[in-house]
Amino acid sequence: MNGPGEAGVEAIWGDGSGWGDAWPAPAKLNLMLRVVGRRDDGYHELQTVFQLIDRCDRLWFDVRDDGRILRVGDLAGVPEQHDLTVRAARALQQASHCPLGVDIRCHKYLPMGGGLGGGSSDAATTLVALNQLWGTGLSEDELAEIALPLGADVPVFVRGRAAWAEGVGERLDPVELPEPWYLVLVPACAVSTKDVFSHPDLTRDSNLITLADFVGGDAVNDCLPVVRREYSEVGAALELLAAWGGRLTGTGACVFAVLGSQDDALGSLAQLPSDMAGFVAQGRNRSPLLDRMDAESLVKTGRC
Ligand SMILES: C[C@](O)(CO)[C@H](O)COP(=O)(O)OP(=O)(O)OC[C@H]1O[C@@H](n2ccc(N)nc2=O)[C@H](O)[C@@H]1O
Ligand SMILES: Nc1ncnc2c1ncn2[C@@H]1O[C@H](COP(=O)(O)OP(=O)(O)OP(=O)(O)O)[C@@H](O)[C@H]1O
Repeated sequence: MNGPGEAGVEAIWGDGSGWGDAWPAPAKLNLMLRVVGRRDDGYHELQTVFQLIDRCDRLWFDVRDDGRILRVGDLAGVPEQHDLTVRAARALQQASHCPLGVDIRCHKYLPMGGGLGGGSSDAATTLVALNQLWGTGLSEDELAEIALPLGADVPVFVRGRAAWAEGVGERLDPVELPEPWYLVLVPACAVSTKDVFSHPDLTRDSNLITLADFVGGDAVNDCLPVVRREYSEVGAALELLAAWGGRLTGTGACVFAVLGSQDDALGSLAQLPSDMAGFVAQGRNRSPLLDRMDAESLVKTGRC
């Protein structure tokens, strides 16, 4: 993960070409995150800004005629029936009454429990890809509706655009942001989103801000104080980014900073202590998944 060669490859993938037959599942960064309330069901009302980046998991789907949904290969600590790709495929199958099944293979490049939304993005790519491969023909709105019960972060990946988000993260307004080069550090710890949101010391009453406030520099992440206290690795990573104003994405553990150029970012990555993992990626206002759909113009099977 930690090296200029890898980051260079990411830059090539990010333009929508070079994917072969793989479907990309990009990561996201939360450029700011405010916790502005708590709902009766325990979920928190947020204000956040999502931007996609061109570092991605890669997925392959082989349609089956027998209706079975199977995972090919293992994912450490995640039983097949809990895997978000399998759950997403089942949810689409039920919603569309599609008789087809699928074998799903996922190569992970995104850390789990990193705040990069890897599992959520895998689920979204599964919905979008199978909607095409099964020929179920659901609209983006219908897919986003199926996405939300799978996780608060899934809808933004279905819609595939950088967004200002409210609610639990499902009320999304697309935004056009600069697409800078980011240096992302991956501390050697996994943070449980549930644990952070249930922590007694989490700030839950931040005031509402506007997009203009964010653009003007208001980029606080309300989860940071709790995460920093509970996970010393996160604080250590942020210190490495102090010169560039490092930020936490989601509930962590990953932290990131905007660098001036790809070369700057790669140079800084190369100078990190050898025990700190990281990568360089470019911000994307449009998902590589949407680019892949356009580039390949897959023919609908119409088999359902
Ligand atoms: C922190 C973010 O990544 C910011 O984008 C998301 O809000 C988290 O999204 P996610 O990982 O898809 O979250 P989910 O899988 O839906 O929920 C995980 C757990 O986090 C808590 N949770 C999540 C989202 C939210 N707005 N409020 C919450 O309180 C809930 O306790 C839930 O049990
Ligand atoms: N395909 C999958 N990939 C990754 N995690 C999965 C997957 N399916 C289920 N999970 C579960 O979801 C949890 C969260 O994984 P994820 O990679 O989305 O973390 P995250 O980046 O911290 O997410 P977020 O920012 O949305 O909170 C994992 O710890 C794992 O138990």
